Amino acid sequence: MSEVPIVTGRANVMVYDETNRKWIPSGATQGLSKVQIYQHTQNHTFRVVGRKLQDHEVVINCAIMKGLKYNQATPTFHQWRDNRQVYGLNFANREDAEGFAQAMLTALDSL
Ligand SMILES: CCOC(=O)[C@@H]1C[C@@H](CC)[C@@H]2C=C[C@H]3CCN(C(=O)[C@@H]4CC[C@H]5C=C[C@]6(CCCN6C(=O)[C@H](Cc6ccccc6Cl)NC(C)=O)C(=O)N54)[C@@H]3C(=O)N12
Repeated sequence: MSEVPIVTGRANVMVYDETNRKWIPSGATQGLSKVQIYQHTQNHTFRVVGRKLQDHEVVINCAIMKGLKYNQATPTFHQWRDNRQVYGLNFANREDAEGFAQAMLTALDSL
């Protein structure tokens, strides 16, 4: 099994619309997604994958790059940027947010 999930949570996955300066849902519709961090066991890389609970649409699939700054803006809204866009996870609850952040920081520490 080359990729294993190291954390699972529930969040509204958002991306920041720089033009209109507002957060918009990533994917076709607003709604909760299952968000996971996958660890690739062979090449020791990590990525965030999110799938809508309702129709399994993939709404986020982004590599976790060394040096990524993971900003816990509020206890349930965390965000980070890559060279293309800014991602926001609006977690369903604090426990999911805390669990995800811990796994993210552990992954970042290991890169
Ligand atoms: C009715 C009110 O609606 C809300 O509550 C909306 C809808 C809520 C659900 C989706 C969501 C929830 C919570 C709050 C929390 C605050 N917040 C914002 O957006 C703040 C406010 C100002 C605004 C300005 C910029 C913006 C957007 C783009 C990125 N960024 C930065 O500051 C980045 C951050 C960063 C820091 C370090 C590392 C990485 C990164 Cl990414 N800095 C830089 C240096 O890159 C940002 O985060 N901003 C959210 C918000 O308003 N909302």
